[in-house]
Amino acid sequence: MSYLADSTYGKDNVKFLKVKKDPSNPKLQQVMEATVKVLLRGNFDVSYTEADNSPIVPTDTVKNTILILARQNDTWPTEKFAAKLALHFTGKYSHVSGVSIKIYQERWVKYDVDGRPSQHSFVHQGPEKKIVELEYDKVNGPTHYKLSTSIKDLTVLKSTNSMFYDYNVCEYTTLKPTTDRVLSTDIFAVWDWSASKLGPLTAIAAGASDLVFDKVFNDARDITLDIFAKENSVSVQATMYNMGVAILAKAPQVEYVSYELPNKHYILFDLKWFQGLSNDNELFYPSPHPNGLIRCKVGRKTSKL
Ligand SMILES: O=c1[nH]c(=O)c2[nH]c(=O)[nH]c2[nH]1
Repeated sequence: MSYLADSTYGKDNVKFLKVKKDPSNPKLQQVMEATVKVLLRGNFDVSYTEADNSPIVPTDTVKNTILILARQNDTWPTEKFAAKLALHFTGKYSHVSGVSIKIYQERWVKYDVDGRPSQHSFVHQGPEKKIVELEYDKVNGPTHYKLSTSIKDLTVLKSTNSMFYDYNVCEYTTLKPTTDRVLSTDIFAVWDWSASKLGPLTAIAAGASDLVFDKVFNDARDITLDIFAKENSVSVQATMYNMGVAILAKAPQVEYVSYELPNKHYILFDLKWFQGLSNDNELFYPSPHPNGLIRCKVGRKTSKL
């Protein structure tokens, strides 16, 4: 005998470009290019086990709803838009018990024209994305949800001020210690919001935390880039931990900060075979694989009084 152990369904890769016009100057605009995934949970078992389609809200309807809500509502910041979507799907359909939402936002940045930021022209910043993820089950009420925001694929490199030495050495070790190396990674930083500090999803959907979401995003991005540049890094591990600590210190609404960083190795060419030519950290081979992969999650110590 078999049974349905778990299920979820919905629409993925729903894409839109939203243009926001300044009411006092319609040519002064902002753009948001987003890719949305909405998956539904709930009383859908018979659609799998009895071939009964009656409870299925078609994935096409899910797609239509995402686009209509994007047209009717302010989609900035994406955390608020995710909350609106979650409350809509769980409110509209009594048999939808929960949703998983993921929104990717492209990074379009205005550029300067004649020394001033253009009103409506943007440069795409490459693969870097802002990602928002929301898990909500309505049985627990709008004060219980899991919301996280991330920066993904922000590629950085420093050509000095990075070291790696005093590591464990055994018969398998060939790596040479260094006090000066190239360090490069694709930053993936995630911050998990504290639901108790932010308040209910209904307040988020109404815009109560808009400024917090934008400020923490900018702070987390700045802190990550700042520490990457300024620290004489002892290791990826120590540097990423310092980034997490700094973000937690600046953002009381955040409960955890996680990083996942590939160590994208650049290996110094040995050119001594050519007339004893030296290579003082000037010519490297970008070695795409294998790469190191280092992850950590930084939380707050709670004092047990
Ligand atoms: O910062 C680093 N952490 C490591 O764990 C590691 N391992 C390695 O070979 N190089 C590095 N660099």
